[in-house]
Amino acid sequence: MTPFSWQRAVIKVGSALISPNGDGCSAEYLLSIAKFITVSRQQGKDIIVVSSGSIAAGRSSIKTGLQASIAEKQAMAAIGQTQMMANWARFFDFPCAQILLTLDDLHDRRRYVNVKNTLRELLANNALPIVNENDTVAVDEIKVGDNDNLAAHTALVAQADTLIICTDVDGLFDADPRQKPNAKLLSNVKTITSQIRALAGGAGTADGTGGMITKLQAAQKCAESGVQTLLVNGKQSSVFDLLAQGLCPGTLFDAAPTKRSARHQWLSHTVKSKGTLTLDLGAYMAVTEKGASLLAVGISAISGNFKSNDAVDITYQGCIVAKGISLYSHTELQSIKGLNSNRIEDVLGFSHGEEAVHRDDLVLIKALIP
Ligand SMILES: Nc1ncnc2c1ncn2[C@@H]1O[C@H](COP(=O)(O)OP(=O)(O)O)[C@@H](O)[C@H]1O
Ligand SMILES: N[C@@H](CCC(=O)OP(=O)(O)O)C(=O)O
Repeated sequence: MTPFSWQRAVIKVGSALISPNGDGCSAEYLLSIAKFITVSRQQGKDIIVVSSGSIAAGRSSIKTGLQASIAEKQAMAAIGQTQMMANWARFFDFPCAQILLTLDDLHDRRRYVNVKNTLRELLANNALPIVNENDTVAVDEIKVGDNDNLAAHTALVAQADTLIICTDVDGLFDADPRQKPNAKLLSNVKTITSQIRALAGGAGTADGTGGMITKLQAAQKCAESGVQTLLVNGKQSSVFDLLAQGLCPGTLFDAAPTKRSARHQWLSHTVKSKGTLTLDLGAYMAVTEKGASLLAVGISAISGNFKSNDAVDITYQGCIVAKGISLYSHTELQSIKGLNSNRIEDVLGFSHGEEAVHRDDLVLIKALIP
């Protein structure tokens, strides 16, 4: 079993767990998932649910022929969504918040920022966000299409460090275990290569969308952004006891070990800023538009009490636009702000480098928003 640690996770629960019979909502598998959610929150962790199951939950309320039309499925989703939410809510003594998204909401910058802010507010107020695709309005052009990819988008917008996908098999096998009972479980996938992708087959149940393929797509999206993905069997209650102990009994897909994403994550979410550098217009453009390092010449004001190599917020017109590691202390920067880099040694008697904040040590805050 692979150990893992996390602070903010998105947990994706597929239709097979919400509606094991393909019709109506069931509590059978949700009890242990709900217990895991409650325990994790008590440990001070943040958790967001992405729940499928609205179509299956509303199925019996809509009359159809052999094959349900799109409109009929959308009507099922409209009825089933409230049932699915109610099914979750009965496990918790804190509020559950419904968030229905389409791809459009994630592509549009203003809406994306609104989703991000709403999720942050909900978590800050101890609510449990429960996300699903807005199936009643989603047509092909604006659909994410499956909740595995929706969960990956949610993990990124919520700045989670972990995505947990709960499904009806133990993890990724070297072949579809429904077709090949001797297939072997892969407990840790370091990189999602074409060989790994070739292992994935389609959905296991009629309500499942995408099967293993969409789970690997989701894991890859997350890995590239420094988010680890766990694929586990949500039908086994022991799985959630192990997850609560920091052990992954299924498949753990590592986050990509690129320097950039690890540093990006750390700079963005972990390290605390000790001060603030205020930019002039030229520096703002250079840093945000041209991917340049921040030079002392473009710094118009400094606040805080920081040493060389401390993290600082980088602001323009009152907004934090970036975060970075300052090569100079606040007193040194006071002496060299507004000066060309070739004057640094003259003024200070030494130089830590031409840049005040090197590009490699700088993360744009707006770069998190597409
Ligand atoms: N290599 C594989 N390893 C594990 N499961 C696989 C693999 N290829 C295909 N599958 C199928 O993927 C199914 C899970 O996907 P899906 O039915 O979409 O579930 P969910 O509703 O949880 O999203 C499994 O039941 C299994 O039959
Ligand atoms: N949005 C749909 C679920 C789509 C989906 O991806 O389902 P699943 O493969 O079971 O996670 C619903 O609520 O029925």
